[in-house]
Amino acid sequence: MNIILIGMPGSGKTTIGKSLALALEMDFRDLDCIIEEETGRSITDIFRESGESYFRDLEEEVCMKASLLENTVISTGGGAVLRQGGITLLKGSGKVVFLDTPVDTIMKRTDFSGRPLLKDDASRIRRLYEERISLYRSYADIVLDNSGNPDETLKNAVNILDRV
Ligand SMILES: Nc1ncnc2c1ncn2[C@@H]1O[C@H](COP(=O)(O)OP(=O)(O)O)[C@@H](O)[C@H]1O
Ligand SMILES: O=C(O)C1=C[C@@H](OP(=O)(O)O)[C@@H](O)[C@H](O)C1
Ligand SMILES: [Mg+2]
Repeated sequence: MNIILIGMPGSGKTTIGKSLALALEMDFRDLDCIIEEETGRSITDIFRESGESYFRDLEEEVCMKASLLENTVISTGGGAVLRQGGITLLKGSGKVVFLDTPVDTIMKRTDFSGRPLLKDDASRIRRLYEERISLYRSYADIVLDNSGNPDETLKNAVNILDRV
């Protein structure tokens, strides 16, 4: 059984995923890191040189492969829900946690320079939220608020996951 974190860019998937894996003694994988390792290119370079649609193809493929992992906390990229095939397979491999962080909080916390969709215009995140919120909700088994401090989020995550 895996735990799959989904949510907006900057919602805390990578940060909370790592500490959740440690707390639950599970493995941890971040899908953006897998893409960077496998291609030898940064996410920024892939977007710039090959475009978003090519990145989404890679992302879907990595979601599909990650669905074969076991006992792993998997942090996705914010757009992993955009391709139905990959996220559906991932969902079949475990519990999906939607990390729900208010956009205003994300904007205060996050350096968007490594996030190509937002690096030139962080306010675009509001439109992304409107476009994606129904997808995040539809794939979620659990909705977890990450507006407080990371320890609080971690404690809530462990408690909720214990009950599902
Ligand atoms: N609960 C939290 N409190 C304060 N800062 C946080 C919290 N969760 C995440 N962050 C910070 O928010 C930023 C985005 O987190 P990150 O894990 O990279 O998000 P994602 O992987 O969803 O894009 C990082 O600077 C991270 O340290
Ligand atoms: O929301 C998105 O479309 C993206 C989110 C990023 O990951 P994070 O959600 O970890 O920032 C990364 O995959 C890429 O920049 C695209
Ligand atoms: Mg991340």
